[in-house]
Amino acid sequence: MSEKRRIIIFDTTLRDGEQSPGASMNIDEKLRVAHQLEKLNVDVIEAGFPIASDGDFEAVKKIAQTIKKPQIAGLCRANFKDIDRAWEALEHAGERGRIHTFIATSDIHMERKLQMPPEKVLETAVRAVEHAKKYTDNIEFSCEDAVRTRLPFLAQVVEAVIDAGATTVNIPDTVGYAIPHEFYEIIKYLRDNVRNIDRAIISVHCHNDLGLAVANSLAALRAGAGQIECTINGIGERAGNCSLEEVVMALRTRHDIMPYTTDVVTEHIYASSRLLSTVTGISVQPNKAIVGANAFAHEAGIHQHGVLMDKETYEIMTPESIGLNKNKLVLGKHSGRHAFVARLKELGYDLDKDDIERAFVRFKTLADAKKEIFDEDIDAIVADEIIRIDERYKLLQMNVTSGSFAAPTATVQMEVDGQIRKIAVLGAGPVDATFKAIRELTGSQAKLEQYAVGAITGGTDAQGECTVRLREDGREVIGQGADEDIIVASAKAYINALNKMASVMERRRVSI
Ligand SMILES: CC(=O)SCCNC(=O)CCNC(=O)[C@H](O)C(C)(C)COP(=O)(O)OP(=O)(O)OC[C@H]1O[C@@H](n2cnc3c(N)ncnc32)[C@H](O)[C@@H]1OP(=O)(O)O
Ligand SMILES: CC(C)C(=O)C(=O)O
Ligand SMILES: [Mg+2]
Repeated sequence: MSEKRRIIIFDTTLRDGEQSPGASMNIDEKLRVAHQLEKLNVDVIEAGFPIASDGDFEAVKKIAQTIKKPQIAGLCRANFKDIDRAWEALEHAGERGRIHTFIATSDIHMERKLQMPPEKVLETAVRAVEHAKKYTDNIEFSCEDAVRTRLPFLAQVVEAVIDAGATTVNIPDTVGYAIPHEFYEIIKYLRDNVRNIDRAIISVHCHNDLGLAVANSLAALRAGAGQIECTINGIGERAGNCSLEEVVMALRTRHDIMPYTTDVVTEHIYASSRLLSTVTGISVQPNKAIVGANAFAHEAGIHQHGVLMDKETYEIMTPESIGLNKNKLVLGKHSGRHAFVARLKELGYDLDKDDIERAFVRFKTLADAKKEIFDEDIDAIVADEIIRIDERYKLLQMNVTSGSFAAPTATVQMEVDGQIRKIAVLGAGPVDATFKAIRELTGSQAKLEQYAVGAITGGTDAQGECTVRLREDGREVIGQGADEDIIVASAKAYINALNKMASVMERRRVSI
């Protein structure tokens, strides 16, 4: 396919997107999103609806003053008051300021909502565009509810507003009612029946009530539309608008059969999605196309195997193309040996076949009980099941003094790599003194992440059970120890964890 047609990306996250319940943003938040949209390199940012509130007016004005590259649009009804207020905010963007005015053209909207006859709507539309023309040549006009508008009337309005000076005519599917082939026919009808259609860019603005906003937008391109209106994460009225990331990535990924390009820097898509979620508090569903947490994640063994052999077996675009580092092989109960071994290798373990099999059995048992298996779980499986823990460190004897008067002191004797060592250390309490003594005797640098004490049975003669979690060089191990004396149990747990850590590190050193 030779010539590609450049499609204008009109982002309305800050206007239609903001109309989603709960998505209202203050001035600073809108400005942050606008900066990100500029990085993304969209062509037009619809910054708000200036007559809506003083806050929105200020936000549009600030964005018009600050953002330097994209055009800045502001929405206004088809009346002079709205248009004047919109321009007051937009004029700061100079020639990049776009007045976007609209009125509904469908019978139901005209009769029931506006209570205006069609002739009055036509006249109002033309007068609005003529009024906007006093300020700028950059005028977009939208026929609200175009999809449910009688086509001859739609064509009449479009032709009249272009004559009045509109440079972009927008055909919204306001209620997300269209089906792709039908929407294609609507745009084609306008191309074929509006005398001056070549003097304006045809824009489309699709809502997602039937989940067809992206499909309808793509169908419209085929019929000659030159601008797509869309939002980050597809936010917007009700079920949302055409999602920017989906439509742009569809064009990029299927450039083989769609002769269109955009200037969007797709590598900023993921960051834009995250920023918007953070700012609005509206999170993205995990299975959302392109930016959902699972969009580049694989849990099923057969898929993981395929992806390990060649990513393209199950990935039609690269995570890098939207700004993600890499895909994710999630280990869970559907995973197979290929992915499990790959993760073991990533973690630095080079196990033989039998060890892998034993670890895999243990992994599946754990995966049945747990939704996701993390690296720490694998370390624990390997440390507990596979690696014979050489007892580098053994506790021989210990004595601790503490109380309300005596300074807590631990005297500990250990065997470290076959040598007998002994030390006495002061601490903040008996456990602290004991752990300090063990650290000094072993020279360990591992960080104590967690220390927990519990009783195995009830009563004052109960066995005390302690758990110690240590971290070193990104590895975590858990040690356990039990004794009637809780301080001795603590020492045993600490030494058990140190032995596991030493084994894990040794195994890692050998396999690297
Ligand atoms: C499809 C869309 O997304 S359209 C954009 C929707 N976005 C918004 O509505 C967000 C911002 N809106 C607002 O802040 C307010 O609705 C305002 C400031 C615009 C108007 O507020 P109010 O004056 O209190 O009117 P209200 O919202 O209750 O009713 C809308 C009025 O605008 C009229 N109207 C609706 N669309 C248009 C239009 N395109 N052109 C001219 N008048 C219109 C209605 O007929 C109604 O008029 P009436 O007050 O004479 O009965
Ligand atoms: C104002 C217009 C463009 C709109 O948002 C719609 O019709 O959905
Ligand atoms: Mg809309």
